[in-house]
Amino acid sequence: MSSSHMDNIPSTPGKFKMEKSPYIHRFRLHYSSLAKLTFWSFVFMGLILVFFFKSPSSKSTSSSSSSDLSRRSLKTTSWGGPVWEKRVKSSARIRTRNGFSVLVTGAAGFVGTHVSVALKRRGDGVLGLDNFNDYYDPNLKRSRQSLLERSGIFIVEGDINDVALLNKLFDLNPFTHVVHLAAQAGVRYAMENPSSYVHSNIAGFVNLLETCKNSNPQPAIIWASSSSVYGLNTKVPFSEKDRTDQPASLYAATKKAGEEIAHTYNHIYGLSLTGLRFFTVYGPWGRPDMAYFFFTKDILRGKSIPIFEAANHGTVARDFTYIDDIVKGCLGALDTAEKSTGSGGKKRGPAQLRVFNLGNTSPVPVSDLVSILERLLKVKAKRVVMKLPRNGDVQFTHANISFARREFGYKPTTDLQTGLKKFVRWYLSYYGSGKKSEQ
Ligand SMILES: O=C(O)[C@H]1O[C@H](OP(=O)(O)OP(=O)(O)OC[C@H]2O[C@@H](n3ccc(=O)[nH]c3=O)[C@H](O)[C@@H]2O)[C@H](O)[C@@H](O)[C@@H]1O
Repeated sequence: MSSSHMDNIPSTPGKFKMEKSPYIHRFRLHYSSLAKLTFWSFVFMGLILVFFFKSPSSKSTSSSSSSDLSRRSLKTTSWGGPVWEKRVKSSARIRTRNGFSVLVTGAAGFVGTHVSVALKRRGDGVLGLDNFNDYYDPNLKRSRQSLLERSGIFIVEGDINDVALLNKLFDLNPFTHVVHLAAQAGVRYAMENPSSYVHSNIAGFVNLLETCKNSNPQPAIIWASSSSVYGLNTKVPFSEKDRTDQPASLYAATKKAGEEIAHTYNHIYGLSLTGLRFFTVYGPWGRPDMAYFFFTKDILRGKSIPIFEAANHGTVARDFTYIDDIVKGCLGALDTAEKSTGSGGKKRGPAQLRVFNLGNTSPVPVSDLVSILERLLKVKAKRVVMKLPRNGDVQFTHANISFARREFGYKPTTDLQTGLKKFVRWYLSYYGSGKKSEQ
């Protein structure tokens, strides 16, 4: 195994950091007999390892390099077999007349869980797909999985880069829609593990689109873009017509790339594609890497919390959007999505291509978010005001939602105070008041 081969692997999902083979350096040791003995021992061990990974009993994912990566990084469990296939089909089966059969990627994620439950509740068939990576506490993802299982939703464990797995899922079930929410999220983490963003948000998205364009029928795809594509724009509120060519983070750049990639697949293959620019989504079962979530945890533990402010004491604000409003937006987008026009890789006519803002239309300063949390938790926060770091954050976001309102009646109804109250209630029931540890 050469180092260039390792370098060729596209990316690293989650917190996984690819380690260079320990053998590489040892090859360069002096040619003493001891070194030669060591060399041949490693060759032998290497052969055993190769045999192990190629053997059918260790089959978990496809043989592509990116899925090898997933196997190493995520210990993906095996898929396939009659029982597994039965679960896949049963979960995806439509239960009402005119219902949909929907593949939800990132189903164990925050938005994915809520959207999956909502679809299932109204009678759509829902199959989840998630790689359960450890970007944040996988136990929380497992709890969400249990929640979905109780609603009769099966989550296939696997990565969107696993071509064989995706093909298998589409062979087993003719999905009418894909809600694609699997992604490497978080704006600041992109500086720590940039390749995970390329792996999930670009390579993974392309893989998914390849499978969708080849399938017959082609599904309509609704997928998560981000408010971060507006980057350093200063004109507010942000409209879909505004420029999106000055991203402030690699995360934003990969989401913007996704929008361009969507254009290409729509243009060449007739895939119906709808991108949703989510604005700082929060609520019960949320993501522990987000500020409102870890602020809550740290306030309860008496730890200080860093509150960012812009130059000259400028306010940093977000158009925080409650999860139930986002779910309504996702379903509205799904219900108004037109069918893809191609089949089996061939375009038959022009197809729908859309991008919508899904925000709350009322930005709140981060310091006000903290005041609301203090009142709800009845604990005073230890605030440490810090300069907005230059690691991907933008100063403010503010959505113009008139396009989504016009197209499918999107109308957010939950203000930050009300939404955080529901979050805090969930947080306390899930974690207790700070004693039960969470990662
Ligand atoms: O709208 C979006 O598209 C994005 O929303 C969030 O990104 P962000 O708005 O940065 O959310 P948080 O990381 O929770 O930060 C919220 C606010 O708190 C501030 N903050 C964050 C962290 C911190 O230690 N202190 C602090 O004041 C940030 O500057 C920001 O204004 C999500 O994390 C992204 O995945 C998502 O794509």
